[in-house]
Amino acid sequence: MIEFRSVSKQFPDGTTAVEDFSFVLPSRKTTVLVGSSGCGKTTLLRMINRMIEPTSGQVLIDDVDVATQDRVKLRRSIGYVLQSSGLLPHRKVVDNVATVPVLNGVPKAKAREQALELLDKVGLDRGLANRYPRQLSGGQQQRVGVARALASDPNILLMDEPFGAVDPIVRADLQNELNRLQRELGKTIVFVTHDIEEAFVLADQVIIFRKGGVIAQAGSPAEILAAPADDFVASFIGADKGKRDLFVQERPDDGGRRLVVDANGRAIGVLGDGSPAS
Ligand SMILES: Nc1ncnc2c1ncn2[C@@H]1O[C@H](COP(=O)(O)OP(=O)(O)OP(=O)(O)O)[C@@H](O)[C@H]1O
Repeated sequence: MIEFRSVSKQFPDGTTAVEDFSFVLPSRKTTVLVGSSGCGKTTLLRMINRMIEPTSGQVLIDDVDVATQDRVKLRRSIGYVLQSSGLLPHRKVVDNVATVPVLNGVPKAKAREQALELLDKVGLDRGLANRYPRQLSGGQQQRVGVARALASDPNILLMDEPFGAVDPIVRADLQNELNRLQRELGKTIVFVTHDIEEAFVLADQVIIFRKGGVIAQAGSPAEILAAPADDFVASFIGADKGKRDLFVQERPDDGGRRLVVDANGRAIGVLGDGSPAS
């Protein structure tokens, strides 16, 4: 569980990015922070692994204030995936994935073997292991970024617009893959995006922000779709423009699968993982 307690952040130039933000993000669930540019999403995300320190308030992981943790250890114990994959250009894919385990003292040969298993896990051919990042497509690089973030088997995965720079088809693939991985691994994922469609596909819980880290609405995709809190949220999710005629409903009884229904409440399918229906 990650808890923000009255967290504020003011940068030295006077910009207030977040003001008095309090919220609990449940363990083993995917929480998606969504909102337009500059509303403070990245600032909140980076306060979890202490890349940014709050001006006031606390961030707690399982009731322990991160400010009391060793910064380097904390950072290595939390997976982090960025929009630009952040891979080291002069290291092969396999060594990029093995970086953190090696820093943590895992023998190189063992770390490389684990790295190959992680490539399998994120759907990458092991044949790519000896390539350099520039020899991969954008989507492949993001998969390597996810493998690298998982390499130290973190409980928490922070993802900052990780699929923002790839084309829509690859992006949908990556989203399905992340949902599949999450069903398998059950990490506590905090995912930042400005794309509400992406938020609804990935999230157990969505937090929609106004500027200054102020929550406009928080809830499951089904709750938000069924009852937007106000005009801002309705407009943000497109409900006011008649753009959306499909809705997602949680199904409590079947392991968290999500049902897609039309505007009349008729079920038209289940959100899948991208594999063909049998
Ligand atoms: N180092 C900094 N110094 C000054 N202001 C900053 C700094 N970092 C971020 N900000 C400001 O804080 C506010 C929140 O920024 P943040 O990056 O958290 O927003 P965001 O919601 O993640 O936006 P985006 O979707 O564009 O990444 C913005 O007004 C931004 O300009």
